[in-house]
Amino acid sequence: MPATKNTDMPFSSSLAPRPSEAGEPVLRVEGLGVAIGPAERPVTLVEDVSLEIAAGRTLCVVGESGCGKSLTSLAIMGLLATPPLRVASGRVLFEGRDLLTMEPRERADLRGDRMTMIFQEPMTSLNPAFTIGDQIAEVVRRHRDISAEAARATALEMLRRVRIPSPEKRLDEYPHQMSGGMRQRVMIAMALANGPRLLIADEPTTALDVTIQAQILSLVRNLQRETGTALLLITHDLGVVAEVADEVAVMYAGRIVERGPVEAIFDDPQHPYTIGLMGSLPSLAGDQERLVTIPGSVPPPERMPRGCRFSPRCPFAIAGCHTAPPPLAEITPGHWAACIRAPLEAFVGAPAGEAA
Ligand SMILES: Nc1ncnc2c1ncn2[C@@H]1O[C@H](COP(=O)(O)OP(=O)(O)OP(=O)(O)O)[C@@H](O)[C@H]1O
Repeated sequence: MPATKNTDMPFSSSLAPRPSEAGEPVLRVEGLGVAIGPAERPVTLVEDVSLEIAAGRTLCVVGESGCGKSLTSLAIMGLLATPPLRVASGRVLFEGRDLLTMEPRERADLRGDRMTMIFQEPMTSLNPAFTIGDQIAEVVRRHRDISAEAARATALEMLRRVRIPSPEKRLDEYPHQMSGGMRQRVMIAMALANGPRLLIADEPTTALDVTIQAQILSLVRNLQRETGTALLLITHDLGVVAEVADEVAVMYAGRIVERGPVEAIFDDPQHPYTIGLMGSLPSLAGDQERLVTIPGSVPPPERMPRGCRFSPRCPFAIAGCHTAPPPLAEITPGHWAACIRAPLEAFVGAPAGEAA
């Protein structure tokens, strides 16, 4: 239980949009690193990740399986399975305060209240032994000093907000009595019940069929816009990204390789990996060649190349790409790419090594 409970009424009053505090992004991550193994011989799984999300905005983190999306989000939430995983470097500023140096108890109080997370499989977060109504009410009462009756009223209001049919009846049902899509709606209801400033959603719709996916995403998006919550959405689905993102961060082998507004990432990708992900890698001869997959595979964390991690798979790699990791450089305002050959227009059509 928190030392001091919030006395705000939940949902109905706390969901009103709040102004962003002094223009600070809700979340700012600086140089985050996650490692495993002994301190003298660590294996780095996530390296130098920096990102930020403002109130009411959606940042999609995208990349192939194993690129570090989940570890990044778990590190932000303070939910890394420790040991053996640990945050090795960086700062995670939530509303301007560093979560990594905060008292663990204070950070735990923020979770489920000011910052919340939803996962792909709701049954990992829902307790099969309690009714839906009791579980939502419990989340509210853990953080707010209100009566059981008021918490139940909030639970009912939340079920309505996430468009669960017959919400009065559903309040007294157990998770196993619901479909996967309905359970995911319940998870969203729990995650938003206290009016969080930050919601992290890790592949929240991957396990659902396509029609339900679209409904859930539009529900999250609408609620998030309405409440001014910052949303960090992890996905490998570029269709989802195009639909909901304001900004996009592309991860490859534990690092962010490109970051920027969604239009820039789709219309003018600047990292060869992003271009490959988009399925339209310009061939060295200059013609547009549709690629279904990027040749080669992601290097294992213990055998990362010394230079750019994508260089062994990159058709544009030159000698300099193999010597040191390229820093993220701003190509156009707000659009960053970690490629020494960017901007790519300069050499598309030219053989590797002949670009300006
Ligand atoms: N508990 C762990 N112990 C050791 N290595 C781990 C652990 N969790 C993740 N990793 C490794 O860290 C790297 C990043 O994993 P992560 O789960 O963050 O990737 P991801 O991009 O979220 O993948 P997916 O889309 O499949 O969930 C991978 O190489 C993975 O094998």
